[in-house]
Parts: sequence; structure tokens; C-alpha cells
Amino acid sequence: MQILTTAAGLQAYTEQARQAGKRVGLVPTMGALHDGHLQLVQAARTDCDEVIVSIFVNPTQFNNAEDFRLYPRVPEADAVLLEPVGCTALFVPSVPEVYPQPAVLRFDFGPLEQVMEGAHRPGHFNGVATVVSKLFHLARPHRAYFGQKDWQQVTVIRQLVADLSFDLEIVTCPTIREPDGLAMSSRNRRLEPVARAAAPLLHQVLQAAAAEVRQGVSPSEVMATAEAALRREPLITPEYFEIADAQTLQPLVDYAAGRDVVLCIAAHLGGVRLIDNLVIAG
Ligand SMILES: Nc1ncnc2c1ncn2[C@@H]1O[C@H](COP(=O)(O)OP(=O)(O)OP(=O)(O)O)[C@@H](O)[C@H]1O
Ligand SMILES: CC(C)(CO)[C@@H](O)C(=O)[O-]
Ligand code: BAL
Repeated sequence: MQILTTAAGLQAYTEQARQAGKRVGLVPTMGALHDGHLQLVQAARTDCDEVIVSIFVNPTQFNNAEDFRLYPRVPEADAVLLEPVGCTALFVPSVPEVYPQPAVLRFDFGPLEQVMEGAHRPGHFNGVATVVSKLFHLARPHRAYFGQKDWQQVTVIRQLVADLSFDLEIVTCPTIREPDGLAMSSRNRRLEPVARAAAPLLHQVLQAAAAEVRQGVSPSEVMATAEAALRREPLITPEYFEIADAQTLQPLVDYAAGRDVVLCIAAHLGGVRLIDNLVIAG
């Protein structure tokens, strides 16, 4: 596995691969890798000849300085995990390498970013779109892999790809969970044991709500039941619980046949903010 630390090095590496007729897959991450990330790498390995994994804790997408400071960083352990699952090159740039000058670019994703993560983390998707655009330009992958766990993120990135005519395919991989249902997340490492014990409630509430949605219970009633269940757990402070159209991400008033629905949750557990979602096919 090649380690690349410069933008020019990444460009040269993938350019050579393309010249040799290889298919290039890109897996953007912020590190502190778990099985959710490794599944993305394995999917890329199946489809592509070259699998580029980037690890970069992107400062421009953090709206909370403490969250950025405390974000888990374990680069040596990450590198050990990547080679056996088929990563061919690991891109680990410094902040000045990615941002030689302060980022001033502004994206507007309209209604897609006016809800959920976009509404609760001002500037977040601007930072995500900035860094993902840079990675797409540098690596020029044939395919890029993202997790369903960040449903709104992958929806915004699909919009970015369409709007800027990036010549690549976005692949979304399912959310990988712990045996008790908790979605794997780098931030799980920061959970105190009592918060970790309470955390599976997020998935349980999503599952119960999804069952009600399937039975035709109205979105407002489903949300009221979910919020009541979350309020009963003092270790969890919900930030939002939304039932939305899976493509437009706009809150659902009524169900329409043939439309996919996404249930999304964000909550704080002892200073750690987690998100999760479930998609119900229409
Ligand atoms: N449990 C998971 N299953 C599948 N994909 C995942 C999972 N967790 C993260 N991913 C995906 O991995 C990629 C990199 O995500 P990231 O490095 O932010 O990890 P993370 O675990 O989501 O961390 P955090 O949510 O704490 O930032 C994203 O495309 C994300 O959706
Ligand atoms: C896509 C991403 C790597 C951009 O920094 C990040 O938002 C993430 O890890 O999901
Ligand atoms: N996985 C999403 C990255 C973030 O929370 O900033």
C-alpha cells in the first residue's frame, strides 16, 4: 500500500493508474476506521483496480471547535487495517496541503441543506462539498464510495456531482451496525460506558418508528411517540428526529405510494453527538 501525503502525489498516482487502463475507486474518510469504513473499501476493491482511501479530518466541515479537537485520530492503527482489505493507496494530507489558502468557496444546495445536519451544523455541507470536490479533482476516480449512515451527506454529494458534472459514479453502501444495533461511528470511541449502554436506543427508536410508518400511522404521531421514547432516557438529548422524503429530504406530511421515506435522528450522549437513519422503500 502506497502512502501519499501531497496533492501532487495523489494526482500523479491516479493519473498513472488511469493511463494504464485501471479503474480507480475513492473512499473518503476522516479516519478512526471501523467495519463501516472497511466495507466501503471492500466494495471499492470488488469494483475497481485501484482503491484510494483518504483520511483527513476536514476542519472546514466542523461547526464546533471542540468536536474537531476531540475527533479521534489513530493514523497508525488505520493504516494497519487498510492494507488487508485491499486499499492500494492511502492519502493522508496535512491541512495546509488541502487548504494552501483559506477556503472561501460557497455552495448552495437549497432545500437539501436547509434541514437536519445542514440546519443544525451551519457551514457543514459547505465544508464537506469543498473537500469532496478537491478530492474528486485530485483523484479523478471512476467511482466514489459513501455510507448510508450519512444519508443527507450522500444526497448532497449526488447533487454536487450532478451540478458540477463530475465524471464519476457515487456508490452508497449500507450502514454497518454493532451487534446491539448501534451504527458504527468513529465518534462511538468517545462514548463513556453508560452512554454506550444507552446508545442502541437510537436504532431501537428508528426501528419502532419505521414499523409505525409501514402501518400507516401519521408522521406527526410517529414523531411524537419517538420523541417520548427518547425523553424517557436521561442520558440522551435528542437534537432532531425527522421523517422525510428520502430523495428531497423534506419533512413528510403524508405518505405517498412509491416514494422512499428516510427516518433520521441526531442526539447527544454525554457530549458526543451521533446520527443515524433508516430508509423505508416506498
Ligand atoms: N456504520 C457505517 N456504515 C457504513 N458506512 C459508514 C458507517 N460509518 C461511517 N460510514 C461512512 O464512512 C465514510 C467516512 O465517514 P467518517 O470518517 O465520518 O466516519 P464516521 O464513522 O461516520 O464518523 P463520525 O460519524 O463519527 O464522523 C462516510 O461515507 C460515512 O458515511
Ligand atoms: C466525506 C467526508 C470524508 C468529507 O470530509 C466526511 O464528511 C465523512 O467522513 O463522512
Ligand atoms: N460522517 C460525517 C462527518 C462529520 O460528522 O463531520
